[in-house]
This record gives sequence, structure tokens and C-alpha cells, in this order.
Amino acid sequence: MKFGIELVPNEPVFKIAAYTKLAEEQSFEYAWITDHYNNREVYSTLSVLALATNKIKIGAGVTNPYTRSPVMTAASIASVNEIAGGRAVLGIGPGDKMTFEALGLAGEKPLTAVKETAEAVRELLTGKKVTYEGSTVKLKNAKLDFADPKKTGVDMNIPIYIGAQGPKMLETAAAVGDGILINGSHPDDFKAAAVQIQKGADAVGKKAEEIDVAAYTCFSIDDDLDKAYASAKPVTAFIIAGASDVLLERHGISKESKTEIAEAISKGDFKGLQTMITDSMADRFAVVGDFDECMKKVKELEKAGVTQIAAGSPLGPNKEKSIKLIGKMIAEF
Ligand SMILES: C[C@H](OP(=O)(O)OC[C@@H](O)[C@@H](O)[C@@H](O)Cn1c2nc(=O)[nH]c(=O)c-2cc2ccc(O)cc21)C(=O)N[C@@H](CCC(=O)N[C@@H](CCC(=O)O)C(=O)O)C(=O)O
Repeated sequence: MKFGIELVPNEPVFKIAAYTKLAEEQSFEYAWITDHYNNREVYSTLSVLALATNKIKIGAGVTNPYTRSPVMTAASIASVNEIAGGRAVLGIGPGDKMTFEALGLAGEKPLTAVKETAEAVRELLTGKKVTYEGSTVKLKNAKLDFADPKKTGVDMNIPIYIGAQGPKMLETAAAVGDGILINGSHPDDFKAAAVQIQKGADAVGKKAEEIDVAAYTCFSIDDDLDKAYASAKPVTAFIIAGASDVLLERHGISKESKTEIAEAISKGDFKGLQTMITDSMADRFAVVGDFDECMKKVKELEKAGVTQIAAGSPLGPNKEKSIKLIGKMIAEF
């Protein structure tokens, strides 16, 4: 099992770099930085992480085809890769529709846009001239002059992961991605995803087992169980409020509860959410508990086919303490 950490750049970049350095010292293999327009810019953040670390792989987890053109995504991740000495990874997803409204972006044809962006970026990273005639991506002799490994001495064959949850996006992800980042923390989510992953891999003659299936989890670990659950519940509330009907049904959450939770969020009633979100609800949408509890849940995710645990927000009531507890888990895994 590989372990990664998801960090949201809603704190100063040097703080994000300190968490990443600590994660590297705890033998985490990946650091994924989320990409939302309203947070610190992902590639600026990754450049600082590249300088602050020397082993951990670092990448966007995940960017999208709309707020940046594929060429700028390729140029940005290739630049980070050169600074990091070949440690960059790139996650591409359809983007968070809610944030697009503020930007006047429609986020059309998400499957096609993600597929074409991944294909175009992969071609651009060869450093060769690229002509790509897609329906959402059009390039004519575009070339990243510096991406030629003979010039930089850095392997630009950057692994491309796809952020995916819906069935068709999961199929697309399996077909075009080296890995998949799936927002989910419960084995049932990955048993369901396995069907689409197999279908998508079969469609292009890939072996499904070659795909790194990363659980992009809501993770909350602490010695104090109550504190771990209290820290997980607000994030669980946001997940439920944005969950599809399929996800709600899979985890036994009624549409009425979803509406109540969404209303409490919009009113900022985070105290009320602590009772509205029960521990068993949190268990469905988060890896939460003390060390033994979380170890047990991670092993259940491994049995469900997960090959990378990306420990995501909130990590726990005390981030540094949680990173060290997960480090202990990595050492004992
Ligand atoms: C588009 C959407 O795909 P989805 O995978 O469910 O998207 C939900 C999220 O994954 C998406 O919002 C991500 O960008 C969210 N996301 C992040 N979003 C962000 O904006 N920033 C992040 O940092 C971020 C991180 C992240 C990490 C992991 C992860 O799994 C998701 C993450 C969907 O609705 N898919 C459906 C329908 C797809 C569809 O629209 N099909 C149409 C269009 C076809 C076409 O595209 O041509 C059709 O079939 O006609 C499906 O997969 O079945």
C-alpha cells in the first residue's frame, strides 16, 4: 500500500511545505495539492514544495481542463518536474462544478475534456511538436521546447492520475490514467468503482491491476476518539451535502438528511452538525478513529482494491500529530 497526503492550500504555502516535509520524513510517498481558484495557486505551491523536499512525489490533486488550457497545465507541471528533479505527478479531474459558477465556466463535456486534456498533456510532455484535433482540445504544432529530457536531464514521463467518482468518469479514468484518485473512504465505494475501472481498462486493452487506485479520503486520526470524530464531522457534512443520490443510497443517507445537513451548513450551524452527523455516518465517509481503528479501516480499503491511501482533510484535530500517527501506520503496515 502506498501512502499520500492531500493538502488544501488554504493556509500559507510555507505551512503547506512544512506539513509536506514532515510527511516525507514519515515515509509518505505522495503529496497531492488541491486546485480551486479561491485557494493559493497550485503550481506556485508545488514549486515551493519541490524546493522544500527531496524524495516525496508532488502533484496537483486535481486540476481541471477549464481554468487552465492543457498546454499551460503541461508547461506548469513540466516546470515543477524540472525543479523537483523528476518527482512530479499530475491529477486531472472534471473540476468542482460549484466553483465554476463563480467563474462563468460551463464545464461542458467533462468526460471528453478530461480524456483529451490527459492525452494532449502526455504528448506535450514528450517535448515533440504536437498537433491534436479533439472536440475540446485543439493544438497545431505546439511544442514545449524545454520538455526534451536531453535538454533538462529530467524524465518528463509524468504519471497522470484522474480524479473521478461517477461511473463514466471512472471508466474514462481507467482508460487514460496511470492512476485514479477517488473521493471515498469506505470499502463499498471501491467495490462499486472496481466494476467501471475494469470496464474502462478492458476497453483499451489495459490490465486493471496496473492502475494505481487511490482512496482520496477524509482522514481523521487522533488518540482521543471523540476529538477524531468531532474533527471529521464538518468535512463529512460537506461530502453528504454534495453527494449524488447513488452515493447517498449506498451509504443509507436519506435525501431529507442531506437537505437538513446542507441547510445547517448554509446557516453556519457547525455546532448543530456535531449531533446531526452521527459517528456511524462519519464512518461511511471518513477514515476516522484512533490508531488501531484507522489501521483496521485502511486494511479494509486494501481488501477492497485500494492501492494508495491519500490521507485528506482534516487529517485530525492536530495535523502534525496526525501526520506522525499515519507515519507510525506506514512503518507498521
Ligand atoms: C463530471 C462528473 O464526474 P465526477 O467524477 O462524478 O466528478 C465529480 C468530482 O470527481 C469532480 O468534481 C472533481 O473535479 C472533484 N475533485 C476536485 N475538484 C476540484 O475542483 N479541485 C480539486 O482539487 C479536486 C480534487 C479531487 C480529488 C479527487 C477526486 O476524486 C475529485 C476531486 C459526472 O457527473 N460524471 C458522470 C456523468 C458524466 C457526463 O456528464 N457525461 C455526459 C457528457 C459526456 C462528455 O463529456 O462528452 C454524457 O455522458 O453525455 C459520470 O461519470 O457518469
